[in-house]
Amino acid sequence: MPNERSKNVEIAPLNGEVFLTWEDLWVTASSMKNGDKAILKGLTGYARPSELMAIMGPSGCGKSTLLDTIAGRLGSSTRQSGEILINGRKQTLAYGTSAYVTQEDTLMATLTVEETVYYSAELQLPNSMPKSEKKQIADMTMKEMGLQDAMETRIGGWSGKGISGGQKRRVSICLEILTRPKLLFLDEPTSGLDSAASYHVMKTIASQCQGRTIIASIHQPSAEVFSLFHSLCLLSSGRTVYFGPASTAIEFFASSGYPCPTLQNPSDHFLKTINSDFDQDIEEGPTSKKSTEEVINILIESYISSDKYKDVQSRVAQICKQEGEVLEKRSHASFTTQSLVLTRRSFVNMSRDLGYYWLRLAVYIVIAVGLGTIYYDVGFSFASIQARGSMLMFVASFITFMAIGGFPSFVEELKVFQREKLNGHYGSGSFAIANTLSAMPYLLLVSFIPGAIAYFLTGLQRGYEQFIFFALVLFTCMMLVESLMMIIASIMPNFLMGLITGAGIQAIMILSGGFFRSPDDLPRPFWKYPVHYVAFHRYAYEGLFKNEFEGLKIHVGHKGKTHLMSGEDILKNTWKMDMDYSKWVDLAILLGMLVSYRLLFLLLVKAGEKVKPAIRAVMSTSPQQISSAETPLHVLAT
Ligand SMILES: Nc1ncnc2c1ncn2[C@@H]1O[C@H](COP(=O)(O)OP(=O)(O)OP(=O)(O)O)[C@@H](O)[C@H]1O
Repeated sequence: MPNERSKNVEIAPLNGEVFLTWEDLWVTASSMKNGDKAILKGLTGYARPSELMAIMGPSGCGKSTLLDTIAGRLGSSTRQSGEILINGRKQTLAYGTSAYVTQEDTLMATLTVEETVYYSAELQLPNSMPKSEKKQIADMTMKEMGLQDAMETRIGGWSGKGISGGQKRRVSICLEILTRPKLLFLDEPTSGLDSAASYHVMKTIASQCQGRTIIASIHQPSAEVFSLFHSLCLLSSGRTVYFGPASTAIEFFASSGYPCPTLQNPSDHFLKTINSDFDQDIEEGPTSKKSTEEVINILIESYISSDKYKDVQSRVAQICKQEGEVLEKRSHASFTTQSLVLTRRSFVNMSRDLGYYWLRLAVYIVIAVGLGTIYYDVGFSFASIQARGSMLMFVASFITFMAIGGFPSFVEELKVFQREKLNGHYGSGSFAIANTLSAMPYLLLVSFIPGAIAYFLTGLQRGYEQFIFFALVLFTCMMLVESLMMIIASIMPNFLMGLITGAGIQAIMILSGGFFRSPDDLPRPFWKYPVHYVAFHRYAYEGLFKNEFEGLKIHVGHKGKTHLMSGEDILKNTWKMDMDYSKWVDLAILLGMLVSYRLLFLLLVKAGEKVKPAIRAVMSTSPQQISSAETPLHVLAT
């Protein structure tokens, strides 16, 4: 039984066990319009190994905020104060030291349930474990979560229907319990599940409690689910109504004057009594009635003056005195294994997501046929100089510009990466490598097939070297656009804002690339220095133009006579190209830019990991500063 076990829990952590304490925790959100608003108001509590703690309360009472705060994931739009200690020490929790199942299911829509869990097992479980054992663990966990019948169904999402919402919830939980983490946070693990499924899921979670600290926020548990909880933290408008063993909560309500009616589910009674959203008077006998707000205040006062509150405080003080173990990151697969598994997973995802590359390939083929027919067999006349220039400019600007079309699919993949990275499944390095490697075959297809159609129909220089150079520039430019969009996505993951920003940046680079205004005529501050040199379009135009015009002879007719004009003269005099270096230097610069763009993405993601906790530390204010925003708890109690 939960209670008997919780009585025996030791104060000192053993073998990586985790004690979590929070004391006088305040969280405030500030907005220009409404000023400061306290979300959590002076909460104190603790979570111990071998216990399943439930955070309950009406919608909007601060359950998710409390979970995020103690898990070290609070957003930078809020300020926090108070002390959160792990094993009596100040330690950072995020990035790999615990697992967190978020309220939102962020999964790869194109994969089946089985693939999702297998890939995750390969990513998370250590290399020393045989593959068969990893598969066995994955199969067992799926079975525990009741997913055996949905194993071959795709997750589904915005691109098509797949498993149900409740099944998605179970897959999300499944992925986080694969490694049996010592500290597990679950935000609404049972939302979207029917009562039987809720019970089975919570029972599986509770059965893994031994030696583990599990904290779950939960909306409306059934009586059976409620009986699985060892301890309960009941909140109302960010204040503690009750904290202590789940089994004595009924007693507490009864002693405070609000006994649970016979045959009523205790959690229903608690939530009904403290939900002030639909304020109604609560019957207190044949004559008297009290508003919900008054009842909540009575319960809070009753809790603060109870032995339970003193017990919580003394237990927190006791745990804090122990300078226990420092949390270690979980051991997982090696960097190489993770990069390979992620490459495979990303490749499969790209092959199944029509919007990622296939649609682009089809559209590019149509455009290539269009280009090829408009500039069909361009010839060697004087007019062909302009035609060749325009055709190459279109390829280097607009065909590459369209590479932003895969951005929504990339943002979906990035969301999965952010969840997995935050839970410590793998690092940003393996993701950057995997994304680069898995995209390459598709981008080679997308640049070589439509490239060949446009190139040969137009009748550009007939040499394999020239065609391969042309396709390689196209390929590198598309990878550059994808890298640019990755950088943008790491700063603003909202895909509409990202698309607009990406399009704007590219428009500026195209403008200053040297075609629409020759390099010599570009205004010096800004457009020539630095934009012209930073824009990758400059090197793409230069490379493609040199590739096409070097060695070319144009037939110029003048007064009935024809003479030949060399491509080199056209490059120098008409296109104002810098002829001091070869086209291969341009390609090398483009490749260098590609590497630096990818490194910049990595740097930004890594910086985010360091900056976010730092911002949180700066945003943490002293309790005195925040408490002025709301009446403190002890004032309410007196
Ligand atoms: N960053 C924020 N800025 C402003 N208000 C916020 C912020 N985060 C949370 N809140 C507010 O704080 C309150 C608590 O939010 P929280 O998501 O923690 O509630 P909850 O109990 O988990 O709700 P639910 O059960 O409906 O998910 C809500 O009123 C919410 O609007």
